[in-house]
This record gives sequence, C-alpha cells and structure tokens, in this order.
Amino acid sequence: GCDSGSSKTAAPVVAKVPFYGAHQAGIATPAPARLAFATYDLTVDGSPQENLAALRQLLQTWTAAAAAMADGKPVPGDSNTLVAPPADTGEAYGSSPANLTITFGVGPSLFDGRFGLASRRPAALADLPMLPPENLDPARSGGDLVVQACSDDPVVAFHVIRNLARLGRGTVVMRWSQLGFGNATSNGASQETPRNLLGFKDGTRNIDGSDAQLMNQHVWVGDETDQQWMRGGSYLVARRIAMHIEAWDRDYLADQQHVFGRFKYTGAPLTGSNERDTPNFAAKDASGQPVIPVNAHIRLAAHENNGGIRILRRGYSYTDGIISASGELDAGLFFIAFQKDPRKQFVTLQRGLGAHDALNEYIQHVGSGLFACPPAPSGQGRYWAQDLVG
Ligand SMILES: C=CC1=C(C)c2cc3[nH]c(cc4nc(cc5[nH]c(cc1n2)c(C)c5CCC(=O)O)C(CCC(=O)O)=C4C)c(C)c3C=C
Ligand SMILES: [Fe+2]
Repeated sequence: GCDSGSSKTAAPVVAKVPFYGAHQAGIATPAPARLAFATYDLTVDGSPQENLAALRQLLQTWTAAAAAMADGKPVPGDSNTLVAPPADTGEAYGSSPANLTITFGVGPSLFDGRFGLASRRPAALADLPMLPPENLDPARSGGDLVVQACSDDPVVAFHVIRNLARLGRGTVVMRWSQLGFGNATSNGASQETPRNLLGFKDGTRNIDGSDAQLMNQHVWVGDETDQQWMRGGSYLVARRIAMHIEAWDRDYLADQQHVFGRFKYTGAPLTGSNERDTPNFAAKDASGQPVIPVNAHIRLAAHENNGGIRILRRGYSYTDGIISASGELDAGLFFIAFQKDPRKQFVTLQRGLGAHDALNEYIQHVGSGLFACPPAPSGQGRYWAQDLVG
C-alpha cells in the first residue's frame, strides 16, 4: 500500500498495490477493509487439449484485465462503439483502486481428467479431509478456480469478481461467492488490530506479512515442492464459519474471555496486561487451575503448543441477513489462511480445534475451499499459472 506521508503535501493518494512481481499481492500485503471472493467452475466439454487451450486463453484474458484493474484502469479492449456493450461494466470508473489486490488460485478439481493436468497436481493440493464438527454446504464449497479481491472500496472489490465472470462467459460459471468486511482502521496509519463479530481483537499473534523470514518459513512455497510451478506461491484455505451470535451475546464476559484466553477490551492474554504480551500457558491461579483454560482458543492454536506450526490468517467478517428457520443473524467469520502446506498446517490446527476448542459451542464451519495460488506473473505479457498451463 501507499501512505499519505507528510500531511503538508497535498498530492492525491493513489493507493495502488503492484500486481506483477515475485509473489501475488493479497497474501503478504496489508488487508484492505473489504473482500469480494468468488470461486468458478470451468464448463468446457471438449478434449483435454481443447479444454486446456480454453483455460490458457481464459487466464491470459483474466490476467490482462486484473492487471489493468489493479492499476485503476477499466477492463481493456473496449471497441468504443455505441452498438456493443462496453468492455468494462463501469461501476468503478473514476474510483481509486483503494489498495486493490487480486489473488488467483486453482482448486484440486482442476487436476481431474478434463485438462490433462493430473500429473501436475501438487501433493499439498489434496482435498481437505473431513474435519468434524464441520457441516459443509456443497453450494459454498470447492471450485476449479478462485479469485480473492480486496480493496478499501467495496464497489472496486465487487467489480473485479463480476467482470472476471463476464469475461469468462462460455468458459466458466461462478460457483459461489462471499463478500466480507473488516475495520476501516486496521490498514491505515493507526494499524489497530481488527475485531471479529464476537467483539475480540483478531490478528494479534498473526504472521506479519512484512517479515520475510517468517513468510519464507511458513507461507511461501519453496524448493521442497514436488511441482515447480508452485515455487513462490502459497496455499489458500477458506472456511465460512457461522457464529451463533445470539447465544454468544448472552454469555457472561468472564466466560467469553475464557473461551479465547484473552481479555475482551484490551486483547491482552489472561496472563498479561497488554495486547502484545506473550501468553503464559503454564501460569496457574490461586486454586491451581490454568489461567488460560485448557480448552481456550489461543492455547489450542498457539505455535508453542503445535510444534511451531503457524499460518497467515487474512479473514473477514460477513453477514447475509437472517436464517429464516431460526430468525437468528446469519453472520460469522470468512476465515482465509495462507500457508506452505495445508496438510501440515491448517489441517493439523483444525483437528485440534475441532476436538477441543471452547469456541465450538458458538461456531460452525459451513463452507470450505482449498486452492493453490501460484507466484505472480513476473511482468506484462505473462499470465496467471503460465508455468502450469503454458
Ligand atoms: C485452523 C485455524 C483457525 C481457525 C479455524 C480459527 C477460527 C477462529 N478464530 C477466531 C478468533 C481468534 N483467533 C485467535 C488466534 C488464533 N487463531 C488461530 C487459528 C484459527 N482460528 C491461530 C493460529 C491463532 C493464533 C494463536 C496464537 O499464536 O496465540 C484470536 C486471538 C488473537 C490473535 O492472535 O489473533 C482470536 C480472537 C474466531 C472467532 C474463529 C472462528 C469463527
Ligand atoms: Fe482463531
């Protein structure tokens, strides 16, 4: 992102995040306030050679459009005529990209027989195993392709997933989509930790995307991969996690704090007084009980208690009206995490959380996706996943 810098200079802020480079934007880059996320399925039904050619064509078209949008320009290729629809749908004309990032990935289903790519599937892109107590809706899960668009302007973010769907007509259909929102203050100069819809600071002990050493250790795929087209990429796990907001809102403050192992207002661990204090998992209270309960979310999720495992979390809050059967709010966390190997990282953490987390009384995983996000195209003329399909 780009900061306004000195308050004395009146130059307008053009908040652009570079599209080309070593890694895709939208992983290590600061998270803007809005998310538009969509997965797409290919609809091609030719031979593997024909289908692969159609996929290659789609990725070339999509990459050119995404690079333009990230640069604050409309979808290219307008014929400038009154007797055809404009190339761009128009709702983001004249808007700043507002830190727009567009992150692309491919799902396990792309490596079935349709494209002849079965031998190019990385071992880490294995379908996620069942992770009880999940209750996944197939209509909110999976997809051949994914696009994560993040921007501080919700119109700009939605504009991306809409225009990519439109450019892909005849080749792809949108499978499911998700809008998300976060605190407007978390990406600006103040860098406040955002809060989730349960009212707790969320991200305190997250991996800092600007810490290259931690990113290389936990997030970016390195030489260890069995598929070189993924070197410099990362694996995205998405989970739509519904929250039972009404039950939570009736729960006593002390219990809410025990569920996470943190104080609600300051975000400090129950063994500390400042948000960034390191939790002391060994500390006991006067009656000999652990101060951070054995089933507290941060105890179960902490790298200290998981053999050093860490993930980069980049989730957004969501709300979609009410659940008609119960009259409860349909709201929660659209959890997104990036990592080197989901089998070792997300799956290991979620197995432990699914079995023991005190938070399970108030949440349910209802949607899921796993995607391999390759490195970014290195420059103009290169396109997404070129080393896979090119
Ligand atoms: C499998 C990974 C995780 C899922 C799923 C998950 C769901 C989930 N988390 C919160 C709220 C908080 N999580 C916090 C910390 C935290 N969570 C995970 C992993 C998953 N969370 C990790 C690895 C960590 C860091 C643990 C540590 O090292 O201490 C926190 C505390 C603040 C922070 O560090 O970010 C909160 C709050 C919700 C509401 C939720 C599902 C709806
Ligand atoms: Fe968490």
